[in-house]
Amino acid sequence: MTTSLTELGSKYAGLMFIWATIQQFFPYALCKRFDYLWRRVENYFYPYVQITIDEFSNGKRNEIYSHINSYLGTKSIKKDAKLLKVEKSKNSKSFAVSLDEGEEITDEFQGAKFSWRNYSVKLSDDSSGHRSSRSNSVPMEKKSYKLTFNQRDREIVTGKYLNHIMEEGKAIQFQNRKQKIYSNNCSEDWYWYGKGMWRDINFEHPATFDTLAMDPKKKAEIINDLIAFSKGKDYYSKVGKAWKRGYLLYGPPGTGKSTMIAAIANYLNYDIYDLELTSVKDNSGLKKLLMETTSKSIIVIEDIDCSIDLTGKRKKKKKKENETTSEGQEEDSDSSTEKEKESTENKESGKLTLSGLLNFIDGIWSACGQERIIIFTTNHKDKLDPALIRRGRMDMHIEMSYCRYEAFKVLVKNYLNLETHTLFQQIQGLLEEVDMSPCDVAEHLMLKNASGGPQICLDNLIQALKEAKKKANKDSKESKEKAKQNSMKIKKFSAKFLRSFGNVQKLLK
Ligand SMILES: Nc1ncnc2c1ncn2[C@@H]1O[C@H](COP(=O)(O)OP(=O)(O)OP(=O)(O)O)[C@@H](O)[C@H]1O
Ligand SMILES: [Mg+2]
Repeated sequence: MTTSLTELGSKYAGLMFIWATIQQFFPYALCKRFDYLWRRVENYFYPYVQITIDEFSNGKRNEIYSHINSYLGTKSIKKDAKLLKVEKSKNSKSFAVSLDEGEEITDEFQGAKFSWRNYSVKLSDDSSGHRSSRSNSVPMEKKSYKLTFNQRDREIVTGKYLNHIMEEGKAIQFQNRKQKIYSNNCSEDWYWYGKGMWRDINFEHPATFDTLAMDPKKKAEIINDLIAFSKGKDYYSKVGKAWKRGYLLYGPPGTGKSTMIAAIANYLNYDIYDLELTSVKDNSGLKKLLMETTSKSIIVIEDIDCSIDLTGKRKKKKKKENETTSEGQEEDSDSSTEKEKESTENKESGKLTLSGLLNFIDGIWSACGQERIIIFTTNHKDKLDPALIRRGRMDMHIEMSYCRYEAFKVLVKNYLNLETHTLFQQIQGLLEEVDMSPCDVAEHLMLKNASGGPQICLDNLIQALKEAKKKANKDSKESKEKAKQNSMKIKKFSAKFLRSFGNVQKLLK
């Protein structure tokens, strides 16, 4: 049915051309009448409509063409199309299959049937509206898709079907693309050469949730949260919230905060924007950076407590506010000068302020581009301004802690492919008593030379844990001793003070 449909269409176009030529020899009224009758006969015998989608439109690449290409490519594998093409571009991680020239496939959507055919017309150099980037020896061609469908399905096509193809095609292209990691920490010339504010390279970190060592319950909770977020488009629009989510990862060094970010990016297939706050000049620079990020991405600010002095400014401001209230109305007259001072202070001290960052996270502008995750990492959660990490900004606070037995089991499976061993019980006991980061545990589990086996690695780890335990005991003894000495000193000092106070009282009497 399908082949005949498109071929019939071409024959019909030829017939119409002949009719248009003949028409010139007949009176106008007669032609019009005949036209009307002809349309009715035509609709009865050939009720089909054809839409052509060219690869280029007005000299520009036609966005929908590439989406159709991806959509039909995946359809063609499942269906019985025989003439296929395979391409691989620099930015895609897998091969892209598409229909070869002249091949036709059918598709169904909401009960309507569609037929797609791929066309390609060779063009001479001068007849082409656009120049191909290929070499001169390769002839340029005009590629297009022809969609044929029954005219009763017109509304489905324009209302839903083409949108459906756009969405599906986009999703396929997104899955096939290579992940990127972007950095704003680039030289001035980079920006001036018109390359935007972000510089990117391919992101190829191997971390996954399977290789991440942490409490399995916590891990499952995070994965469920990510799934709910990535599927939450309708939910977010229903509750009137911008489609974004913030995670605060905190914990001592080497506990897997950066590894967790890589695992999240790999799990969701998102790009990463690694935002270096120290390279941002002011609040408007921050806004510009935000505007240049894409959807389905993670914006990361590592070591937020060290990036810039965001906490200090807020505290200063609070202090000033307190002073203002205590000193009463007198201060009102001075408040404008205080504000002026503050704004000049901000100007002088880098101009990136806490309120700028708060707006970046969930101001009105933060809703530009959808499906975005913001992650902060820190070693010192308590140093952060509460406003920065309140729920809604950082929705989930995830503690990355020292390595305990559950996390150890993941590491030992990754590094030594071991699930059980006689030494595990001893290690479990030590890990409950000693604080060692997963990074340090992993280092001991690495096979450093060919002759060393798992046994040696586990022995080394036990040795290291025992030493750490000894050191921790010694440290706690020392600190207890220090505390004892300090309290003795305080006691002595207060006794001395009381004695001299007593003497002064006696003298006064
Ligand atoms: N929870 C973990 N699971 C698996 N590997 C881990 C984990 N924690 C640390 N590692 C290993 O230790 C190395 C350092 O970890 P990572 O950089 O993620 O720590 P971090 O918490 O970001 O440290 P910092 O606070 O210093 O930035 C990683 O390369 C990884 O191999
Ligand atoms: Mg880190």
